Amino acid sequence: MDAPTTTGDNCSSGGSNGERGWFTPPNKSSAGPSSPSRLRQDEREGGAGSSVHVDTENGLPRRTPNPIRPVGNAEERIRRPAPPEPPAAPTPLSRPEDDPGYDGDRDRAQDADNAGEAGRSHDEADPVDASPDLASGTWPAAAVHPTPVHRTPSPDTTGAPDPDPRGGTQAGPEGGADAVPKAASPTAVLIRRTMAEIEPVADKVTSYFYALLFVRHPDLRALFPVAMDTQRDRLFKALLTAAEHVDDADTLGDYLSHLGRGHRKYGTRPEHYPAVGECLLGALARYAPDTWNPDTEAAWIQAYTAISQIMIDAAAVDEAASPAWWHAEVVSHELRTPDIAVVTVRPDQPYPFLAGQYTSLETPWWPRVWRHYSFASAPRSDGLLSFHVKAVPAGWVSRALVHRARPGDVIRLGPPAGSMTVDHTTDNGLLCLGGGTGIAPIRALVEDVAEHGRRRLVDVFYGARSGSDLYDIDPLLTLARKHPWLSVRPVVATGPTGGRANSISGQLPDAVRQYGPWRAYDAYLSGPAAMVRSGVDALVGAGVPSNRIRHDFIEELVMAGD
Ligand SMILES: NC(=O)C1=CN([C@@H]2O[C@H](COP(=O)(O)OP(=O)(O)OC[C@H]3O[C@@H](n4cnc5c(N)ncnc54)[C@H](O)[C@@H]3O)[C@@H](O)[C@H]2O)C=CC1
Repeated sequence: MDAPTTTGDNCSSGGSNGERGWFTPPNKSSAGPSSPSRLRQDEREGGAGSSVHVDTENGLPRRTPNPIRPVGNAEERIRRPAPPEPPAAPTPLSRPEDDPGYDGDRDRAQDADNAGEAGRSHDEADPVDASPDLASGTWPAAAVHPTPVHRTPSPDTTGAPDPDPRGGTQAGPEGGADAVPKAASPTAVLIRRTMAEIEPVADKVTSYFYALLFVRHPDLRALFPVAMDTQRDRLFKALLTAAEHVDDADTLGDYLSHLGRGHRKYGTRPEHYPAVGECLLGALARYAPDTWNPDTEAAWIQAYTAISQIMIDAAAVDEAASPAWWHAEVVSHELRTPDIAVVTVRPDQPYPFLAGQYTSLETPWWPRVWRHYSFASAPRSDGLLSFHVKAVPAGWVSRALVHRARPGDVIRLGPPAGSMTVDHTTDNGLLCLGGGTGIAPIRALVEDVAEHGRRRLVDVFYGARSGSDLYDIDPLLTLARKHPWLSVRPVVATGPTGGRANSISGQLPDAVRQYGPWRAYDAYLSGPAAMVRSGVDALVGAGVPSNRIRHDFIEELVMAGD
């Protein structure tokens, strides 16, 4: 399977061969039936559905096909003089003067520290979802849930970098010890060669890409945050993902569909994709001179056409069923520690989600800067949503939420995402490792099990650096006293444990090794990337099948999250 296969049924073949030509998505109907929420969305956006036409054959909303302009061919490019140096960054990389915690260097250092980090990092340091480009959002759902720990090496002939921070332990659905390596498609080989060539100059590629984009399409600048610091790396990381999965249509489809849906909240429209594709190819052509040729260009066009088509279609389908974003009013703000707050909000309309999922969140103080947070409770009858937020150094959103937000403030929420959810078709026990604010989705999972009323064991290991960091232990212990199937063990890394029953000194993974056996359990991990990594290792060592270990993708593990 390869990218052309992905696009084969749906898209033009790219290059000059396809009847539709460059990047031209097919005239494909998509989207579900109209719904009240759809009407609300149209009203709110002043007729946002104007780009969606009704298919007279089936009555479904349909996107107008959206041709992408060509960027020229390689022969012409060879004749052309080299493109000029990137224009002076038109992006106002302005320091947010009114953020007392902002420190660009620390911000980058924090990102680097979290890089390749655990699951999806939801706190500020997790730059997973900040603005429109291919890199924001979450990783392929199929690669997230379940999360295989071992991957059969792909027949990579290019030396293309592996996007998995664990050095190749993240796998898509085809991963696993028994998987048979498949030969890479010609398209995949060409794309990975390009990726390998640009990897050492990734910074320059991304800078040049955004410079091209904002110079050629200044109207798109407004879709991005004022400060692009955490935005810059995302494109390259997304490219790695796409390249990695170019031969895996299912995984790529899940990933890109999610991205397409998630991009609605940025105001991304179908006509933006050609602009991005054009500038992407411009940047690749400039910085991959050794591998760039007509075949390579055709491969990228083909892949990008498929990518954009999947995202456009997914957005169109989603538009028929769901708002692009929700407004939500802060109804309570509880400071649990000097830097951790539990923030509870009331969405302006129903917000369906599953325990274990997360969302993206934008505050009024940092427009277009989105951060990910897990829902800290299972869906509630009153419709309220809670988040656990830790103010991290240089964390614009997290600091605002902890130190500035108050009841009455209105934030925006993106759609729910993530597949670290409970499988209610099995009676397997749940082994849950939550570190720091990573306990938030674990708490939601516990509530979910309690509400379903099935008798299954749930063992929670709640890790913190010190006893005073166990900010959510009391509600969990209250639940444990109420439900005999639930066991909660605080694990404190340093210092006194606080004298609570079942307390353990040490690191979470070590604590888990002391108990068990866990073979009949599904495992869930949430917390700092390093904790998730070592936790996965501990669980595999303890005999938990890798396909029963779940955590949000370790994007932050090298990248970050939605
Ligand atoms: N707020 C939310 O909704 C969610 C947050 N997260 C992520 O969880 C993390 C929480 O950060 P903090 O609260 O600052 O946690 P923290 O840094 O205080 O650590 C929490 C626990 O992880 C352990 N740990 C840290 N590094 C470790 C390592 N290398 N090996 C083994 N154990 C290690 C600590 O000992 C402690 O038990 C963030 O990365 C956040 O993005 C994850 C899911 C949801």
